[in-house]
Amino acid sequence: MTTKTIDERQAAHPRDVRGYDTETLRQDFLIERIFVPGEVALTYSHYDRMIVGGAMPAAKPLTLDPFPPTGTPFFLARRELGVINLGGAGSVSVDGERFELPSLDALYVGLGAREVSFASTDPANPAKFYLTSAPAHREARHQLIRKDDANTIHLGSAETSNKRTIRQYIMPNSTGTNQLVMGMTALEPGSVWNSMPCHTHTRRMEAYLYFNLDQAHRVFHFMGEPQQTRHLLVANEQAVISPNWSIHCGCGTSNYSFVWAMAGDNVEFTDMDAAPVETLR
Ligand SMILES: O=C(O)C(=O)C[C@H](O)C(=O)CO
Ligand SMILES: [Zn+2]
Repeated sequence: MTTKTIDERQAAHPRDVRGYDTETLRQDFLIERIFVPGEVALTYSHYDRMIVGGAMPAAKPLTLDPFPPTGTPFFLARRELGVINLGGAGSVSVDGERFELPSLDALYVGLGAREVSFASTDPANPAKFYLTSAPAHREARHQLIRKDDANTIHLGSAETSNKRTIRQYIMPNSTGTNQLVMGMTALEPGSVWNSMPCHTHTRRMEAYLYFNLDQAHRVFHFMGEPQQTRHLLVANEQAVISPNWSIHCGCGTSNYSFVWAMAGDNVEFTDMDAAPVETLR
């Protein structure tokens, strides 16, 4: 068994969150350890039952074991999985089919896959597989999505410090996804604001995993209701659970990248409720 439950996170009412202090906010919404050498480390969130975690294999492959919070005989019995490799080259095997995953390529694994394992090509430069999983009801074929094949969108400008490139990997028009929508955003040097102007989307929760951030730097991740904003100080390779009712955007002390993933009632990336800057408090 290589899967280790790190945590289970209950959902909170936004009215209660208004009164949270820094530590309580961090306990509920920040995941500090995603990549644990030699482990599959998972956090189960009750927001849309999204599972967020990492697999960081060393010399031996790691398996995605049955996960007690799901109460199912195997992990993907009633779920789908998104994988993006943020480390050195690696491979993912799904029921005997092997998918090579160089850095920044992605894999969608459909409902029903029984045996999933993760391997690093070179244990000295281990793969870091970032994992997100949502409940699913319909089978879909497993699919590799190369970084260069992801739908790419250029947004923002240097003048507003938010020049960035969005890559949409797991999307309803490119995979058989049920709920999961997943991609990556990279900020240009000198740009520090992500997802600004910001938004909510009460139809879907979202999770962020920040990476490519130097150890001496941090991202101020903004959350909360649009008129009750709060923030989390986030370090490299830490993740944030963003509730359906919360804004989600960030400002770094340098540029950085992040993986976003969503699950909920729809899979429309553009279905957002804008929260204009001048209305935020
Ligand atoms: O930089 C951005 O803008 C984003 O990456 C937006 C997020 O993906 C998002 O919040 C999608 O709902
Ligand atoms: Zn969003």
